[in-house]
Amino acid sequence: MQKQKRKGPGRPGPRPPPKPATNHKPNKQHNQKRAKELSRSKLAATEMEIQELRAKYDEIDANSIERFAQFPLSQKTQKALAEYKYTTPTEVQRQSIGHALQGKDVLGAAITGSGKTLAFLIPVLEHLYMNKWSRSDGVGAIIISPTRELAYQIFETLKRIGKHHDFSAGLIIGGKNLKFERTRMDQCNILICTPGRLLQHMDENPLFNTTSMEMLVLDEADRCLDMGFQKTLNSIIENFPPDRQTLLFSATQTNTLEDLARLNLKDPVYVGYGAAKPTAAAAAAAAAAADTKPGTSTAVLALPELLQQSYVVLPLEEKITMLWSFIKNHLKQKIIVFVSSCKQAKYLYEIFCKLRPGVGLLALYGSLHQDRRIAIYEDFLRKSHVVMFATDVASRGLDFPAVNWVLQLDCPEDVSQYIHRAGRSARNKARGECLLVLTPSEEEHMIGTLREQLHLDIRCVHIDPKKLFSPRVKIEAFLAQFPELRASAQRAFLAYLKSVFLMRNKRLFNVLSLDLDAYAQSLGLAVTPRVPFIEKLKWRQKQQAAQPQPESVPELRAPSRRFGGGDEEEEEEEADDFIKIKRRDHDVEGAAVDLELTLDAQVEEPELVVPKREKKLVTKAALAKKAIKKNLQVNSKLKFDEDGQTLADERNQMKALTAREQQKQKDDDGGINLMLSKALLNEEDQYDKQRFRELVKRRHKLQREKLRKKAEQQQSDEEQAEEDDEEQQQQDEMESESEQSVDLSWLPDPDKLYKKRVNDEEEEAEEEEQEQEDEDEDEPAFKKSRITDKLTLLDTEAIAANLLAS
Ligand SMILES: Nc1ncnc2c1ncn2[C@@H]1O[C@H](COP(=O)(O)OP(=O)(O)OP(=O)(O)O)[C@@H](O)[C@H]1O
Repeated sequence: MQKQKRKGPGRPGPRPPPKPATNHKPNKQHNQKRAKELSRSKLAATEMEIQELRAKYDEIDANSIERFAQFPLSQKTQKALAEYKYTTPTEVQRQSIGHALQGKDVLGAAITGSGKTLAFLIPVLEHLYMNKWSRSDGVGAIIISPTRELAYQIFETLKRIGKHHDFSAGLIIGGKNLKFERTRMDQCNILICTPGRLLQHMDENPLFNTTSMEMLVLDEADRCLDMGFQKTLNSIIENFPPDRQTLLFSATQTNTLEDLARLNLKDPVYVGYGAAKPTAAAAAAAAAAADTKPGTSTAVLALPELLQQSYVVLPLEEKITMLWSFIKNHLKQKIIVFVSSCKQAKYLYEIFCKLRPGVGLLALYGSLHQDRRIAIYEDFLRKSHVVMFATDVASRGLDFPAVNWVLQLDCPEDVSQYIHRAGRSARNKARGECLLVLTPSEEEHMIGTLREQLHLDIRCVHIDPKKLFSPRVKIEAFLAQFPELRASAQRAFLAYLKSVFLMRNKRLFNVLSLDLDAYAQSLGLAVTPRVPFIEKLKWRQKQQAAQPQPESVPELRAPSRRFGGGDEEEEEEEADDFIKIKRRDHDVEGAAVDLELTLDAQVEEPELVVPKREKKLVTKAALAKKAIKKNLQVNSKLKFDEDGQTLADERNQMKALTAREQQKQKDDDGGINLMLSKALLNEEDQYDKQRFRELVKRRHKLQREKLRKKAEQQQSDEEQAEEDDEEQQQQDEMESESEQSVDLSWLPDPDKLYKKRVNDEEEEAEEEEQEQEDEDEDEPAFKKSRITDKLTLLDTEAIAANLLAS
């Protein structure tokens, strides 16, 4: 009988007897009923809460509010605020949240780092809550930000303070999966997006509609409304329902009537503007006074109190030395270095990484992949001792904690750009410092404007030359070693000049005042790259000077462009054509630029002049043609034999010959001689075939030789092996024989005996030798048997006798 296997502990035992069947139905029904009751009571509670809150809206008095709990906010929002230790509202929050809750349009302006994000996120959440918004209701609020990182930051803040609400939110920014966004967008209640991506979805996504949308927020509103995004934003706004609530926030707020009209604002509340609303006349006056954009005025032009500001004046070519020395002297600090273009940020990052300053380095700019940008943003957020080279993508809204220094290496375009860059430091009542680097030609205008508009007492810093360390020699060495770094330096050089060239404010940015050679050398470039647009500009100026001046001075359309800031701008940086500008809203036709002329001058189309070339441009193709004509051999290859003698390259000779013949023919009849070309090609073909055959033959010969040698080697190995085998066999036989036979060792050695007989003399010598050896070894009197090499009985007796005697 077979033994039954015992069941292991893990194995299931016999099934327990089935429980008597119970009727689940009453329980289920009971649960459903209970759930319904619960949800009904929940709804009733929510309804009651909403009623109570709404009743309090009219009583909100911003001046008496000291804590968030005093605002009529939902339990869910209050709970999240308390969890993240937001107990006391900042000034802008105190002043704006009440109005926003009441459903008014708000224009909020407050210094950088003063908490504007919460000032609009809280009303957004409350609005949807009060209107009992659910997932199925679609998009209720849209928040637009000019940069992707800022949109991401707002999204993260929303996730925190909206964590107890049931709304869904989506981040819609460029560089992400469009398909994924497309399928999810219609399910989102709150969308946080950049203008370009939002418009793309509006145009391409049939599932996306904004008819239900009730709230629009523009963060960094002045940037969203400025020329860079003008057309995109106009198209977006067209798709929104007109009866929505709109909130605009920025540290440098717009209040031009034109912008307000575009947004269809209804009697907006101004927060952070003082008591008086700007009238049309005031707005016009402010616009006239504005330095950069006619028709714009900024409401708040202030910087945090704890921000220390200073500036330094340096020639352009000294900037890298100054930056290197600055970083070396501030290794234990968190620093942002602002430059004008992506290519500069990239090059500075690359070369400083090679130079190894002894502190972590990062670079954030628009042409990086989106995931990389977010990773760098988060890296900078986390680290406490780090230097980040950035373009203006990082200048607005980003809330990096504890930034010690903001270094504006390239002059900002205007006062608002200065404010936003500087505002990355000294946030939320923390301390910070800002250093502005100016070239001598920028100093007067920029400092004058800052003093005038910001009433700023900015101090000038003089750098001790002893504290400057120039990394130029090292940079030059790296550039010589790494061609890709050299190319990057060239791109940075051109990108900076392009940025200066395209700036609107020609009084501040004068590309002709720059010493290009010195600047190129400071970047480590041995040869100054050609700058076609500056050459063209100079040529045009020359042309203008030669032409007789018309009576009325035409306004010369200066190439103008805002730099930095939005992603859309940054992505354009990739264009290699330095004259061609994709953006249609910018006038960069490039008419002659007279730096003395003001923009207020009368507008008149300049006469179209067809430029006559003074000198024919020398192209690479032309140079190549010249070389062919002269019969120069470009890139000829020299081969050397083992003795160091040059080998004639038959192919090159052949080419030269055919080229010469072709040339001869060309000289004869001009144009292309098809017959001759065909014949030459055939000839070349024959030559190639011949060469190929030879090569194949040579290879076969070599192979044969190799095989022969291998076979010989194999044969000799086999012979050797055979011999070895024979020897081994013989030895084995001998051994086996000796093992099987009787011990005959006592017999005299026949060889020796035979030898003795054959050669007595030899034996004598051997004996002598043996005697000698014996003497040397100092052997005792007894000796081993010569025949058997063993001690005989006699010998043993002799030993014993010797021992006894001694
Ligand atoms: N009521 C508050 N209490 C404490 N901290 C706050 C409060 N409100 C905001 N903050 C913090 O202040 C910091 C700056 O906030 P935020 O980024 O919203 O400033 P901002 O005004 O939008 O700045 P910017 O003008 O640069 O965009 C953030 O770290 C935020 O968490």
